[in-house]
Amino acid sequence: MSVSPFAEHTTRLTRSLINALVSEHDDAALASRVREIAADLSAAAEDPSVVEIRDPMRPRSRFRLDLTPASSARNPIAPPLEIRHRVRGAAEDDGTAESYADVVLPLQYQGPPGRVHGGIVALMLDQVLGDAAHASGLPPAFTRELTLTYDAGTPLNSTVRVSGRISRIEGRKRFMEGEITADGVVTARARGLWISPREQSAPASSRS
Ligand SMILES: CCCCCCCC(=O)SCCNC(=O)CCNC(=O)[C@H](O)C(C)(C)COP(=O)(O)OP(=O)(O)OC[C@H]1O[C@@H](n2cnc3c(N)ncnc32)[C@H](O)[C@@H]1OP(=O)(O)O
Repeated sequence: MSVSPFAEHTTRLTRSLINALVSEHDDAALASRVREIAADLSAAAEDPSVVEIRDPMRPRSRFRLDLTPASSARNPIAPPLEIRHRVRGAAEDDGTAESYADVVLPLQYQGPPGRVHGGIVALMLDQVLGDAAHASGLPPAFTRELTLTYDAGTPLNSTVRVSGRISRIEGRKRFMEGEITADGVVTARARGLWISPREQSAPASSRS
Protein backbone atom coordinates (compact mmCIF):
# COMPACT_ATOMS: atom_id res chain seq x y z
CA MET A 1 0.00 0.00 0.00
CA SER A 2 1.45 3.36 -0.96
CA VAL A 3 1.73 6.12 1.59
CA SER A 4 0.90 9.68 0.50
CA PRO A 5 3.60 12.36 0.77
CA PHE A 6 1.43 14.17 3.33
CA ALA A 7 1.12 11.06 5.52
CA GLU A 8 4.84 10.34 5.28
CA HIS A 9 5.72 13.99 5.99
CA THR A 10 3.47 13.90 9.06
CA THR A 11 5.10 10.65 10.17
CA ARG A 12 8.56 12.18 9.86
CA LEU A 13 7.58 15.29 11.81
CA THR A 14 6.03 13.13 14.52
CA ARG A 15 9.29 11.16 14.70
CA SER A 16 11.11 14.49 15.10
CA LEU A 17 8.74 15.40 17.93
CA ILE A 18 9.41 12.06 19.67
CA ASN A 19 13.13 12.62 19.19
CA ALA A 20 12.91 16.14 20.66
CA LEU A 21 11.14 14.74 23.73
CA VAL A 22 13.93 12.27 24.51
CA SER A 23 16.77 14.60 23.48
CA GLU A 24 15.84 17.97 24.99
CA HIS A 25 15.86 18.00 28.79
CA ASP A 26 15.58 21.75 29.01
CA ASP A 27 11.94 22.88 28.73
CA ALA A 28 12.78 26.14 26.94
CA ALA A 29 14.75 24.31 24.25
CA LEU A 30 12.05 21.63 24.01
CA ALA A 31 9.34 24.30 23.69
CA SER A 32 11.23 25.93 20.86
CA ARG A 33 11.50 22.60 18.95
CA VAL A 34 7.83 21.85 19.62
CA ARG A 35 6.84 25.25 18.17
CA GLU A 36 8.89 24.64 15.02
CA ILE A 37 7.48 21.16 14.48
CA ALA A 38 3.92 22.30 15.21
CA ALA A 39 4.31 25.09 12.62
CA ASP A 40 5.55 22.56 10.03
CA LEU A 41 2.66 20.21 10.83
CA SER A 42 0.13 23.03 10.50
CA ALA A 43 1.62 24.33 7.26
CA ALA A 44 1.38 20.91 5.61
CA ALA A 45 -2.15 20.35 6.89
CA GLU A 46 -3.27 23.59 5.23
CA ASP A 47 -3.11 21.79 1.86
CA PRO A 48 -2.05 18.12 2.00
CA SER A 49 -2.20 17.83 -1.80
CA VAL A 50 0.85 20.09 -2.36
CA VAL A 51 3.19 18.31 0.08
CA GLU A 52 6.22 16.79 -1.65
CA ILE A 53 8.99 14.58 -0.28
CA ARG A 54 12.37 14.52 -2.01
CA ASP A 55 13.47 11.12 -0.69
CA PRO A 56 10.31 9.10 0.02
CA MET A 57 10.58 5.70 1.67
CA ARG A 58 9.89 3.06 -0.94
CA PRO A 59 8.26 0.26 1.01
CA ARG A 60 9.01 -3.03 -0.69
CA SER A 61 7.86 -5.15 2.23
CA ARG A 62 5.82 -8.22 1.34
CA PHE A 63 3.19 -7.11 3.86
CA ARG A 64 0.71 -5.25 1.69
CA LEU A 65 -1.09 -3.36 4.45
CA ASP A 66 1.87 -2.43 6.62
CA LEU A 67 0.68 -0.40 9.60
CA THR A 68 3.05 -2.19 11.95
CA PRO A 69 5.14 -0.51 14.65
CA ALA A 70 8.09 -2.32 13.03
CA SER A 71 8.32 -0.88 9.51
CA SER A 72 5.29 1.15 8.42
CA ALA A 73 6.05 4.42 6.61
CA ARG A 74 2.95 5.91 8.25
CA ASN A 75 3.54 4.75 11.81
CA PRO A 76 5.86 7.16 13.62
CA ILE A 77 6.76 4.71 16.37
CA ALA A 78 8.25 2.35 13.76
CA PRO A 79 11.98 2.50 13.03
CA PRO A 80 12.44 3.69 9.42
CA LEU A 81 12.92 0.10 8.22
CA GLU A 82 12.83 -0.01 4.43
CA ILE A 83 12.85 -3.73 3.63
CA ARG A 84 14.42 -4.86 0.34
CA HIS A 85 15.07 -8.20 -1.31
CA ARG A 86 18.17 -9.66 -2.85
CA VAL A 87 19.87 -12.91 -3.70
CA ARG A 88 23.06 -13.28 -1.70
CA GLY A 89 25.80 -12.92 -4.27
CA ALA A 90 29.53 -13.09 -4.82
CA ALA A 91 30.75 -12.65 -1.25
CA GLU A 92 28.49 -15.31 0.25
CA ASP A 93 28.02 -17.17 -3.04
CA ASP A 94 25.13 -19.37 -1.98
CA GLY A 95 22.26 -17.94 -4.05
CA THR A 96 19.94 -17.64 -1.02
CA ALA A 97 17.02 -15.19 -1.25
CA GLU A 98 17.22 -12.67 1.54
CA SER A 99 15.26 -9.76 2.97
CA TYR A 100 17.30 -6.91 4.42
CA ALA A 101 17.08 -3.32 5.59
CA ASP A 102 19.74 -0.71 6.21
CA VAL A 103 18.60 1.53 9.01
CA VAL A 104 19.81 4.29 11.32
CA LEU A 105 18.22 4.25 14.79
CA PRO A 106 17.97 7.61 16.56
CA LEU A 107 17.88 8.23 20.32
CA GLN A 108 14.26 7.17 20.89
CA TYR A 109 15.35 3.54 20.29
CA GLN A 110 18.08 3.61 22.93
CA GLY A 111 18.36 0.98 25.66
CA PRO A 112 21.74 1.10 27.41
CA PRO A 113 23.59 4.36 26.66
CA GLY A 114 24.62 4.48 22.99
CA ARG A 115 23.03 1.11 22.19
CA VAL A 116 19.75 0.09 20.60
CA HIS A 117 17.21 -1.37 23.08
CA GLY A 118 17.13 -5.19 22.96
CA GLY A 119 13.37 -5.23 22.38
CA ILE A 120 13.81 -3.04 19.31
CA VAL A 121 16.54 -5.39 18.05
CA ALA A 122 14.01 -8.25 18.40
CA LEU A 123 11.25 -6.19 16.74
CA MET A 124 13.39 -5.49 13.67
CA LEU A 125 14.56 -9.09 13.34
CA ASP A 126 10.98 -10.37 13.73
CA GLN A 127 9.84 -8.09 10.92
CA VAL A 128 12.69 -8.82 8.50
CA LEU A 129 12.60 -12.59 9.13
CA GLY A 130 8.80 -12.41 8.76
CA ASP A 131 9.17 -10.67 5.41
CA ALA A 132 11.69 -13.30 4.25
CA ALA A 133 9.30 -16.06 5.38
CA HIS A 134 6.84 -14.79 2.76
CA ALA A 135 9.18 -15.20 -0.21
CA SER A 136 7.70 -15.96 -3.62
CA GLY A 137 4.16 -17.14 -3.19
CA LEU A 138 4.42 -18.86 0.19
CA PRO A 139 1.16 -18.64 2.17
CA PRO A 140 0.83 -16.30 5.19
CA ALA A 141 2.62 -17.50 8.31
CA PHE A 142 3.00 -16.25 11.88
CA THR A 143 5.95 -16.12 14.21
CA ARG A 144 5.75 -19.22 16.45
CA GLU A 145 9.18 -18.93 17.99
CA LEU A 146 11.94 -16.31 17.91
CA THR A 147 15.26 -16.84 19.69
CA LEU A 148 17.92 -14.16 19.86
CA THR A 149 21.50 -13.86 20.96
CA TYR A 150 22.88 -10.41 21.64
CA ASP A 151 26.52 -10.68 20.65
CA ALA A 152 27.48 -7.01 20.93
CA GLY A 153 25.81 -3.64 21.34
CA THR A 154 23.87 -2.48 18.27
CA PRO A 155 24.90 1.15 17.81
CA LEU A 156 22.57 4.14 17.58
CA ASN A 157 22.95 6.84 14.94
CA SER A 158 24.90 4.79 12.42
CA THR A 159 23.76 2.47 9.66
CA VAL A 160 23.13 -1.13 10.67
CA ARG A 161 21.91 -3.93 8.41
CA VAL A 162 19.08 -6.27 9.46
CA SER A 163 18.93 -9.45 7.34
CA GLY A 164 16.80 -12.60 7.29
CA ARG A 165 16.35 -15.74 5.19
CA ILE A 166 14.71 -19.14 5.14
CA SER A 167 17.03 -21.90 6.31
CA ARG A 168 14.60 -24.79 5.66
CA ILE A 169 10.94 -25.58 5.08
CA GLU A 170 9.08 -28.58 6.52
CA GLY A 171 5.42 -28.63 5.49
CA ARG A 172 3.74 -25.67 7.23
CA LYS A 173 6.91 -24.81 9.12
CA ARG A 174 9.51 -22.32 7.91
CA PHE A 175 12.72 -22.22 9.89
CA MET A 176 14.29 -18.78 9.64
CA GLU A 177 17.62 -17.22 10.50
CA GLY A 178 19.06 -13.74 10.39
CA GLU A 179 21.29 -11.19 12.02
CA ILE A 180 22.08 -7.54 12.52
CA THR A 181 25.49 -6.27 11.48
CA ALA A 182 27.20 -2.97 12.17
CA ASP A 183 30.31 -2.23 10.09
CA GLY A 184 30.29 -5.90 9.07
CA VAL A 185 30.33 -7.13 12.70
CA VAL A 186 27.38 -9.24 13.90
CA THR A 187 25.70 -7.63 16.90
CA ALA A 188 22.65 -9.94 17.18
CA ARG A 189 21.56 -13.27 15.70
CA ALA A 190 18.06 -14.65 15.40
CA ARG A 191 16.60 -18.06 14.70
CA GLY A 192 12.89 -18.51 14.39
CA LEU A 193 9.98 -20.66 13.34
CA TRP A 194 7.11 -19.33 11.24
CA ILE A 195 4.02 -21.52 10.78
CA SER A 196 1.10 -21.18 8.37
CA PRO A 197 -2.27 -21.78 10.02
CA ARG A 198 -3.71 -25.14 8.89
CA GLU A 199 -6.49 -23.65 6.72
CA GLN A 200 -4.01 -21.42 4.80
CA SER A 201 -1.56 -24.16 3.94
CA ALA A 202 -4.11 -26.84 2.96
CA PRO A 203 -4.24 -27.70 -0.75
CA ALA A 204 -7.05 -25.77 -2.51
CA SER A 205 -9.07 -28.98 -3.15
CA SER A 206 -9.23 -29.81 0.59
CA ARG A 207 -10.31 -26.32 1.73
CA SER A 208 -13.92 -26.08 2.82
C1 LIG B 1 1.02 -7.00 8.20
C2 LIG B 1 2.41 -7.27 8.73
C3 LIG B 1 2.50 -8.37 9.79
C4 LIG B 1 3.90 -8.53 10.31
C5 LIG B 1 4.00 -9.70 11.27
C6 LIG B 1 5.36 -9.77 11.90
C7 LIG B 1 5.48 -11.06 12.70
C8 LIG B 1 4.50 -11.13 13.84
O1 LIG B 1 4.49 -10.30 14.71
S1 LIG B 1 3.38 -12.41 13.84
C9 LIG B 1 2.40 -12.10 15.32
C10 LIG B 1 2.91 -12.88 16.52
N1 LIG B 1 2.64 -14.29 16.37
C11 LIG B 1 1.39 -14.78 16.54
O2 LIG B 1 0.43 -14.09 16.82
C12 LIG B 1 1.26 -16.29 16.33
C13 LIG B 1 0.50 -16.95 17.49
N2 LIG B 1 0.43 -18.38 17.26
C14 LIG B 1 -0.50 -18.92 16.42
O3 LIG B 1 -1.38 -18.24 15.90
C15 LIG B 1 -0.40 -20.39 16.17
O4 LIG B 1 0.43 -20.98 17.16
C16 LIG B 1 0.19 -20.73 14.77
C17 LIG B 1 -0.80 -20.30 13.67
C18 LIG B 1 1.54 -20.01 14.53
C19 LIG B 1 0.46 -22.21 14.68
O5 LIG B 1 -0.73 -22.84 15.10
P1 LIG B 1 -0.90 -24.44 14.97
O6 LIG B 1 -1.15 -24.79 13.57
O7 LIG B 1 -1.91 -24.81 15.99
O8 LIG B 1 0.55 -24.89 15.37
P2 LIG B 1 1.01 -26.05 16.31
O9 LIG B 1 0.07 -27.22 16.13
O10 LIG B 1 1.25 -25.55 17.67
O11 LIG B 1 2.38 -26.37 15.61
C20 LIG B 1 2.44 -26.82 14.26
C21 LIG B 1 3.54 -27.84 14.17
O12 LIG B 1 4.78 -27.18 14.51
C22 LIG B 1 5.43 -27.90 15.56
N3 LIG B 1 6.15 -26.96 16.39
C23 LIG B 1 5.62 -26.00 17.20
N4 LIG B 1 6.62 -25.32 17.79
C24 LIG B 1 7.77 -25.87 17.35
C25 LIG B 1 9.14 -25.59 17.57
N5 LIG B 1 9.53 -24.60 18.40
N6 LIG B 1 10.08 -26.33 16.90
C26 LIG B 1 9.71 -27.32 16.05
N7 LIG B 1 8.42 -27.62 15.79
C27 LIG B 1 7.47 -26.91 16.43
C28 LIG B 1 4.30 -28.58 16.30
O13 LIG B 1 4.77 -29.70 17.02
C29 LIG B 1 3.38 -28.99 15.17
O14 LIG B 1 3.90 -30.13 14.55
P3 LIG B 1 2.93 -31.20 13.84
O15 LIG B 1 2.23 -30.46 12.70
O16 LIG B 1 3.85 -32.28 13.38
O17 LIG B 1 1.97 -31.62 14.91
